Amino acid sequence: MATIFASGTGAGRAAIAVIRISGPAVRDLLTGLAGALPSPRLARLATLRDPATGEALDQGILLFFPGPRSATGEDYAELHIHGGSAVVNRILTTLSAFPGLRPAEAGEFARRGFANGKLDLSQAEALADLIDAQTEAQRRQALRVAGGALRRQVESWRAALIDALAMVEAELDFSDEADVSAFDRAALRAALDPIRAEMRAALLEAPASERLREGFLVMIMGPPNAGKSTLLNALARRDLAIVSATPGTTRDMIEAHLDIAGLPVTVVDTAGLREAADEIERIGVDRVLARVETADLALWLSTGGGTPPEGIPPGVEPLKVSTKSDLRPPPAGWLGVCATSGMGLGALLDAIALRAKARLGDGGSSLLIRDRHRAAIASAFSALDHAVEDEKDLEFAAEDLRSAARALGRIVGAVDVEHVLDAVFSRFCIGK
Ligand SMILES: Nc1nc2c(ncn2[C@@H]2O[C@H](COP(=O)(O)OP(=O)(O)OP(=O)(O)O)[C@@H](O)[C@H]2O)c(=O)[nH]1
Ligand SMILES: [K+]
Ligand SMILES: [Mg+2]
Repeated sequence: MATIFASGTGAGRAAIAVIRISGPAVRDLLTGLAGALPSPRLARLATLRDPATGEALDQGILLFFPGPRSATGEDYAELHIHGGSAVVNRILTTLSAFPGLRPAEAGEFARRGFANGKLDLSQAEALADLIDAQTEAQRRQALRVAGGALRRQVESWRAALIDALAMVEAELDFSDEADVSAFDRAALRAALDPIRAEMRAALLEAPASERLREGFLVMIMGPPNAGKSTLLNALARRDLAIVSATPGTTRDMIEAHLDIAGLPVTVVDTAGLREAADEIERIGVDRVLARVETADLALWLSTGGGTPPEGIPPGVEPLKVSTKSDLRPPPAGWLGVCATSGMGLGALLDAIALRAKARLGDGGSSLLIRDRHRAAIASAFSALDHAVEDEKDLEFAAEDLRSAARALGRIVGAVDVEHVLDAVFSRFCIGK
């Protein structure tokens, strides 16, 4: 087994960088770099030297975690060194030259931790989310699952299923053919009902948790010159989109990723909806109409109201926004904004936050954060539905229970997962 190393901190100028090292050569390496092996789990200040030449490379803090009590389950070390690129590069070069060491691949530390039982697959996925988290709610959700919320839930469901399976198998073993109907199906149903209720609740919440990872999608729509691009720029507080008095200015969709009340919100400026004047504009309009199908909310912009929200699909909530309220007051039922002065923007942000909160939740009770999780629970749930059917042959009920348990095993990475593992861990950055 190779000993792997990588910088765990981002590239570029920084006060410190943390180099992570894991594998059987860690002890020899630390001794070579610092002259002696540091005491386990105690920070030690040391001059790091090139083991080949004795040349001083940097002064830093060493941490040594003997396996299996480490992040990877192997002997593991961290070098906290100065973060300048020359320092980091020289240390990495020195590590490369050390016998038994090679640079880590993306996600390789986490993968070794998984292989050694330090975390399950759902926790690894949530760790990747935690690193990607941009908002409070995303952080909360990722931390919850990384902390093992889904792992514990799945383990408790599996344990209950295995108990139920034992009950069915005992019946199969000890009853003769004629007596099978005496088996108490009510007992099996009673054992499975609470699990099915919990799974149903988790499945209902899953779309919100998945959406929280992706963000709440808001489309800014309306006729040309309604002030859509001006509003996007005001919300993003940056000059993202071109604004001009010419109708049909915007053709491509322009996105801003915002944090609104701790929730991830993607706001998209779009081409004004009208009978397109040319082919490019028509393509722009077609794209808007396609994308809005997946949106959560459409801001329908119009100056002074009037135009009915056409082109907004039934599943997408429209919010009527009357623009340029410095020129014309909003009609009843419209939210008035003036993007050039900022008037009404607070109320608009509140209205978006309210809807985003309702759609995404706050991450505090999330369990199924990937479609992979939802698919596995859905398949376990339907297997349990079959298992409790009346007149079900007991042999088949037992097979349903086993298939439900296997589906649960896929979530934590206990069964047939090689390709899932590759997909999950390769999405990590190097050094995780
Ligand atoms: N007075 C006033 N003018 C505004 C306001 N918002 C936008 N405008 C002006 O309205 C014109 C059109 O603004 P845009 O933001 O380009 O409108 P749009 O809806 O993106 O237009 P298209 O991309 O062409 O569909 C520009 O001249 C803006 O300066 C506002 O709140 N008050
Ligand atoms: K315009
Ligand atoms: Mg525009």
